Amino acid sequence: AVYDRVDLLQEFIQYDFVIIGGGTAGSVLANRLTENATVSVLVLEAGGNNIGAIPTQIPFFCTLSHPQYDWNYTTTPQEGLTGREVAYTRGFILGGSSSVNGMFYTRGSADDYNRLASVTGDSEWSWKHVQKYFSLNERWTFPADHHNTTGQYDPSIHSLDGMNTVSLAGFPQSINKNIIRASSELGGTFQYNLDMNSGNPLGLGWLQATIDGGNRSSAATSYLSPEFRHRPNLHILINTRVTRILQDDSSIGGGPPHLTTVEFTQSPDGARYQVTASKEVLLSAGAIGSPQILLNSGIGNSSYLSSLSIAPIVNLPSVGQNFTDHPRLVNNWPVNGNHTFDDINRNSNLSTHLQQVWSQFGKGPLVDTFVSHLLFARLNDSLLNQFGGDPAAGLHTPHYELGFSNGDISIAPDGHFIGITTRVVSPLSRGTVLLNSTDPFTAPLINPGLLSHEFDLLAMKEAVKTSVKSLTAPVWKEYVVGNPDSAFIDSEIVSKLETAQPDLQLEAYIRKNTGTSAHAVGTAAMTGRDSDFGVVNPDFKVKGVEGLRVIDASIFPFVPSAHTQAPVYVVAERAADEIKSFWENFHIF
Ligand SMILES: Cc1cc2nc3c(=O)[nH]c(=O)nc-3n(C[C@H](O)[C@H](O)[C@H](O)COP(=O)(O)OP(=O)(O)OC[C@H]3O[C@@H](n4cnc5c(N)ncnc54)[C@H](O)[C@@H]3O)c2cc1C
Repeated sequence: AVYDRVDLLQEFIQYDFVIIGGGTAGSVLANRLTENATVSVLVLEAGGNNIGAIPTQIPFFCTLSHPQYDWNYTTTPQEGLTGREVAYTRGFILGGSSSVNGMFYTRGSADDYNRLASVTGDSEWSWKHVQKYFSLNERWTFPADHHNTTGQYDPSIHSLDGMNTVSLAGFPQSINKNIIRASSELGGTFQYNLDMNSGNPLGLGWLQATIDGGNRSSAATSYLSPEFRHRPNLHILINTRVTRILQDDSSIGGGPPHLTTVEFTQSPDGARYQVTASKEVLLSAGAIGSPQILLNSGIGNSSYLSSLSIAPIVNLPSVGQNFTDHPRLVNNWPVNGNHTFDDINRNSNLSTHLQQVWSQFGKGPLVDTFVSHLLFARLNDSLLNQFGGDPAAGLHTPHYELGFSNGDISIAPDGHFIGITTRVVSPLSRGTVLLNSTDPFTAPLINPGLLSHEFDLLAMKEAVKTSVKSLTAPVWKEYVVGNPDSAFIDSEIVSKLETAQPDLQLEAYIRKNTGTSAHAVGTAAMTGRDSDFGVVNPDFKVKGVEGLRVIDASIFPFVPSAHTQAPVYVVAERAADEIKSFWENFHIF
């Protein structure tokens, strides 16, 4: 059951597992571990209940901000972005970021998983081996409008009986035909890819999304749906912030530290409570929350922790390092025509009407996210050679992505647009998550280091140039207004440059307008057992510690070349398997 007050938990209950964070990974773990009725689980979640959070259910409203379901973080000033601080959304609600994300369902390339297998020395991470976890997670279904989807995806690579619903778009956008036509007119980089989730994402194809008949399918709506959250062996305490994980007294002074006691509270000045897991603590607070909790608990770089007067328990300098994200830029071109979605978010009457259509009939433009097609592409070899090699996981792995939208998601006051969101998906920039204060209610210092590496700027430039090229296809001639190149002629930027240099203008435009994809990973990286870098071993156990695993987006040593929810689901499904087989040896499970 879901409780919102600690006093409602029965005091005598002992939990086998305590899960910190009821987000994407935490919800999977809560579900899988309580499949066995004799195993008890407590989930501690900082945010509130997803049930009744209507704006999160309506797919198109992922284009709006929802401060009540957000941690409302801001980055540190980003040097690569002209010193700007940018908003950094994280889900503050059951289901975590899967309850507020854009719902894109992209698995990444086969190379991404094969590289993870090679970095961790664990072949179970290979593309071939993780297929079973994609299947456990995915429940493919028909789109909201039940249109004929033949030729829009490859049924042979999808699962019909997993937990989390995935579908194609359920509302036809007016630009769809043109995008597919442009793909055949241009060929090459724009070549049609029937299904980008086959392990080879390169090319242009239809977006798949975690949407179920026009409703968001999140970790909370699937893995914590009412039938699961009412299991008697699963307790979920919401509105509850974990402050630290404590070392058990019995392990002080001998052997590896044992950390199975969790300290938590329901308000900044309120009482601090403790709960001890009789088996393990599973830390799933996400790529920002997990390193913050580890550092506050004394797990991190010992000298850094001592400088903050936190008693170090284990010296793990990689905690909070290696922060990796996909930089994202929203580009728009004015179009001849008004069949775009631009009016929805700026016209409240239209928005109200469409919400009624959505709730009564499950139809209309609100049933989808904002992108209809994606393109994944690589830089050419001569550009890669400038950087002494290829940062992508392999030859079928993209460096950048384009997402096509039938409107401007940044909500321009007027006009109609085609939008192309560009992202660098094999970045070389790295950042950090460090403490701003030892007060767990103070946001950490979030520095994704966006565009801090020259490679990422180069890849973003290529991505923007490819967007321009995509609009030079003959099919767009009457639709896109003016010269596609002109979208980047920003008079403020041009006036600062002494001479008109298109490349410098483009760089300035990129640095001025780029932000985050919110695909944070890497801050508690998984590496091989003997590696001198990393925070967790391939079995998710924190190095040098007993009783504690980290299971969420933090564990990726490299960011997959994909929107990160599907990879996180795979991580959590695999971790659940790993935990079950470990405890089977002790006749539990
Ligand atoms: C705005 C946005 C758009 C995105 N779009 C996409 C997309 O379209 N497709 C895609 O594949 N991916 C997308 N992502 C990324 C994807 O959603 C995340 O990578 C993934 O959900 C992360 O899962 P997680 O389990 O690591 O963390 P989360 O799902 O964020 O879960 C962490 C949970 O821990 C809780 N928590 C944190 N600290 C504490 C604490 N101290 N005490 C108690 N609880 C705590 C949080 O409230 C949260 O519920 C997006 C993310 C965001 C934020």
